[in-house]
Amino acid sequence: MSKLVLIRHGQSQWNLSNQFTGWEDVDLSDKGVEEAKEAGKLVKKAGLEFDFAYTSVLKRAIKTLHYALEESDQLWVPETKTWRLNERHYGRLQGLNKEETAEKYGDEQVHIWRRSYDTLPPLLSADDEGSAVNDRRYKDLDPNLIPGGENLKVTLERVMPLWADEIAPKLLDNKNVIIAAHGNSLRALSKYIERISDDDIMDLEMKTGEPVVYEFNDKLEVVNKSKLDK
Ligand SMILES: O=C(O)[C@H](O)COP(=O)(O)O
Repeated sequence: MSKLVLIRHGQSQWNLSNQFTGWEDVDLSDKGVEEAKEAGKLVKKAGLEFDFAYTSVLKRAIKTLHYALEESDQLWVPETKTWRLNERHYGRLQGLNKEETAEKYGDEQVHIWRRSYDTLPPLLSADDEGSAVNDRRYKDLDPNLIPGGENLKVTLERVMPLWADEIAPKLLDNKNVIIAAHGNSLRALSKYIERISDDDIMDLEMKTGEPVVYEFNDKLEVVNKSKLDK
């Protein structure tokens, strides 16, 4: 039986200041560092041992993975960093304060932008200064794959090749995998793994720094899901 552990990064500085973050490379807050270390302690206490680790190309997730692996004495585990696990791109909302945006556009609209499955945020174009097209870390990526804003549906579509090509085969080979990523890239993956409907996914939230553990049988069906907490 293989195990998959998902950890949303610890609190970031923009989680703290309540700003839309998306593909902005914002660091962990002090509380976020503590949450990531705590996640590692919980992993250790649960006796979880990994064969492979995956994270995004954003430092809040990378650091969370490293703190969690360090605290559980598994910093040696081979790791892959991929844009496919990035937070969903929040388009023109990135950098805006969530409360001020709700005052301007209404709570309902902001809730739809944040949680609906298929509504896109206002998009950034490739020639906007903040476009990820100008970011060196995506230079080898087909520019057509670089989003100007994503909903959960599009996020799931770009997470899926990673699942199908890399993660699922490892789990089927009885390997244990840890993924440290983001609220929405992990909600997308959970939607697929748990076959959650487009409506019900609106209610799934991922807490920062809380490890979620899936156990799979040899047909890659979920036989158990649990959350590690203190
Ligand atoms: O990108 C962000 O702003 C957060 O990481 C996730 O935000 P959300 O809870 O508004 O989707």
